[in-house]
Amino acid sequence: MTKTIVAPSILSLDYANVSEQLKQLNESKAEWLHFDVMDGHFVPNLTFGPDLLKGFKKCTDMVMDVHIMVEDPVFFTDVFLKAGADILTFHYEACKDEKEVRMICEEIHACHAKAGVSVKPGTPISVLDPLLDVIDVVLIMSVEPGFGGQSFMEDMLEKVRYIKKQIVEQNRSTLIEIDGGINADTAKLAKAAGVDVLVAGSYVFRNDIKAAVESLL
Ligand SMILES: O=C(CO)[C@H](O)[C@H](O)COP(=O)(O)O
Ligand SMILES: [Co+2]
Repeated sequence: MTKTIVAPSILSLDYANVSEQLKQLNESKAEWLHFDVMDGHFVPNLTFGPDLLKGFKKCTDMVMDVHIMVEDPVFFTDVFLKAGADILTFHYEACKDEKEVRMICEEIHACHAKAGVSVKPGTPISVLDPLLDVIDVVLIMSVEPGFGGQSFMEDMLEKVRYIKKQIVEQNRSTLIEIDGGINADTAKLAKAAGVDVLVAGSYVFRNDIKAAVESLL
């Protein structure tokens, strides 16, 4: 069994208490920090810009896992790579075609970052089969993107099982990440299905941070 990575989502961080929460995150077993970028168009919510990412990078050595939920992935990929994203994940649905997905992944690699591609709940995961050679992280949304605190869509586990099989058959090292509604119970289901990386926002920040991270491992 491979090691599980926990990626707390700063969407649910308490912004009245940032330095204390960051201190707890740094002392926790979380290895990645999930940074949700929303443009108010691709999803009906607006979040963070590149300067906030630059600020976080000064306060932690965690891997910066940037998830862009935006209509223009080409523009924002460039912006967040320059701001220091270690992993840049964009949405398949925001791209014109398969060629554009491949082109963005190659641009990310040229900047020495990892390329992630995300699919919304309604998108079949099989669209990623021919792209696994350029994808480092497949991000499966287990809620409709846009907001934290929603319930886990259990039927998304079928996508995890499907893409895991493809990754093994194609002999790839692509990681599978799941995002939305993760808590200690849903984490168990996700791990059993083959998930490597668990994004967790509300569950981590509404509880004792260190204990909550530990309960997901
Ligand atoms: O991408 C996201 C929403 O679009 C967030 O990463 C996700 O919702 C995390 O929040 P929670 O764990 O509370 O569901
Ligand atoms: Co996210």
